[in-house]
Amino acid sequence: MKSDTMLNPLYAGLRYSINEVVKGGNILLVRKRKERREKYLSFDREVAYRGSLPSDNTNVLLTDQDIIMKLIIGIGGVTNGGKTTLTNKLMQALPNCCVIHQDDFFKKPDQIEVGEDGFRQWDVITSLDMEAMVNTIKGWQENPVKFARSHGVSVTPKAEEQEPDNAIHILIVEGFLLYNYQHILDVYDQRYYIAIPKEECKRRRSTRTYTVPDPPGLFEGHVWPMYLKHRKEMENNCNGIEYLDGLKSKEEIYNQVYESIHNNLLNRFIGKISTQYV
Ligand SMILES: Nc1ncnc2c1ncn2[C@@H]1O[C@H](COP(=O)(O)OP(=O)(O)OP(=O)(O)O)[C@@H](O)[C@H]1O
Ligand SMILES: NC(=O)c1ccc[n+]([C@@H]2O[C@H](CO)[C@@H](O)[C@H]2O)c1
Repeated sequence: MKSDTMLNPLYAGLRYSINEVVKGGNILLVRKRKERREKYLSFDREVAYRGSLPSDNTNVLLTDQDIIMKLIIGIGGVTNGGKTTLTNKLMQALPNCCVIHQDDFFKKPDQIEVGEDGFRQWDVITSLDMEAMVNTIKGWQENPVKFARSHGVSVTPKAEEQEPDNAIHILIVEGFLLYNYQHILDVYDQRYYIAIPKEECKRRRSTRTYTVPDPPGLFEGHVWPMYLKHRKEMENNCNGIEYLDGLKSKEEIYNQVYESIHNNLLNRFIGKISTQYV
């Protein structure tokens, strides 16, 4: 096997004609020659196949059972950093991609504590029903296909099971306090964090209306101080975060993350193979 060989897990589910086979243990590396649609750009049409070797060197059908990967991506960051914008773009590009928004787990306004400063304390972890959020993530982990269907995400229909989209299931978890909840730090395969400076954050936030609108002074008195506190905690307790500059254009941020997800998938996949390729 060439060391620079590219493996694309997104291409499982296709029927591959073999023109190069490398055998090792029960691993077969298959290179597909024929061009297919360019949905996932810039990767060689190569996949790895785990299973019994075919008797002839003509066709191998890769199925979900051969290669199934689940990937959980965290898109964290400061309020109005651009998390939802990025998430929506990724959702359109990634196969079988579901999303969980942390904001959907805010407790009801009358359950949000009022602090000594007189503000409702929205920007703390106890304002969220994190247990419910964790259970929702677990629901996806147990059965991503069922989860996708029940959340209105289209999964490749039975008739098209030979399409690549079946091979991989991706969950994006998006929110402002993702990496401050110890119980689920490990759940993320990739952790992104978007940050923007205070003045830009204040400007963007002033254009927004939440279900409960910000009272005067909330940003300076509560939102920003809590952001600084949580960010420090996160930096002390959570490793492996990829920081994103939220001042870059939407397109630039998207391209950076998309590429990074793809690279991660490739590395994980190659890792999986090489551990068995002895
Ligand atoms: N890269 C960017 N450059 C300039 N403006 C952006 C960028 N990304 C997002 N915005 C704008 O900033 C605002 C907030 O974006 P978005 O809703 O995606 O942020 P968010 O992090 O999900 O916010 P929150 O979680 O606080 O609701 C929107 O008006 C959006 O159009
Ligand atoms: N979504 C809501 O119900 C809500 C209500 C009040 C305030 N917020 C703000 O949302 C941000 C996270 O996205 C936090 O900064 C909250 O202040 C949300």
